Amino acid sequence: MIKQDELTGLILAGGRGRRMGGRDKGLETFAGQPLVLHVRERLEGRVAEVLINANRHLEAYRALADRVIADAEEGFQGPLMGIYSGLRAATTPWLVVVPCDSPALPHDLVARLIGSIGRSDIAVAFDGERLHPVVALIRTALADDLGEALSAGERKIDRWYARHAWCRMDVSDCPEAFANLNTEDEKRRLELALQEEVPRP
Ligand SMILES: Nc1nc2c(ncn2[C@@H]2O[C@H](COP(=O)(O)OP(=O)(O)OP(=O)(O)O)[C@@H](O)[C@H]2O)c(=O)[nH]1
Repeated sequence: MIKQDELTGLILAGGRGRRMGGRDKGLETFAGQPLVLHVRERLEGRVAEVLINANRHLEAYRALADRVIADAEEGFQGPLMGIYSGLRAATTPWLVVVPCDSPALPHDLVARLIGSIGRSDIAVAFDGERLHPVVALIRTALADDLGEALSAGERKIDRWYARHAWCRMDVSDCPEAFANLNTEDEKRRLELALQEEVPRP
């Protein structure tokens, strides 16, 4: 069984947020705090270190993580570049990857990933219909292989996973927890949905 001190958490916040008007999604206020903090709560106390991968506003992110890392290569080359940067920066054998824009992730996400990995090198969330490639547990020894794949032009996460021993983490019991926020409208709707779930005093 993988232990806490063998795990690094990586929050991917390196995107351009075009559908959110070009704003930095991880720093957007959601239910009273930056989105990235909702995600950090799922990792805290379950991993040795929380890294935020960001390409803008690094100073603001520094206050919200143990360490902030920019993409190994500039130019908004997609989440696979962020994962590579995390795999390289981690000092533990395993990396838990989460996106900054899914504030309702299950609280037992890390335990679920560990429970599903078996003998595989990568476990990826699967909600029964869709794979969520940015919610994954990955062996950090794969960093060099990913570096080579990126150099060869690979940018598609699931295609890189498919080249390795990977498995699905079944989350078909809570697909709604993997909702992500791409637009202002989606943000407002999820905020309302979560408010309705919380019993009022
Ligand atoms: N490091 C890194 N992460 C990225 C990049 N593009 C997207 N991501 C991250 O990948 C996850 C999914 O991103 P998307 O919502 O598809 O892209 P986005 O750039 O955030 O938003 P859009 O511009 O509206 O597509 C988020 O956690 C992003 O922060 C990138 O170029 N580099």
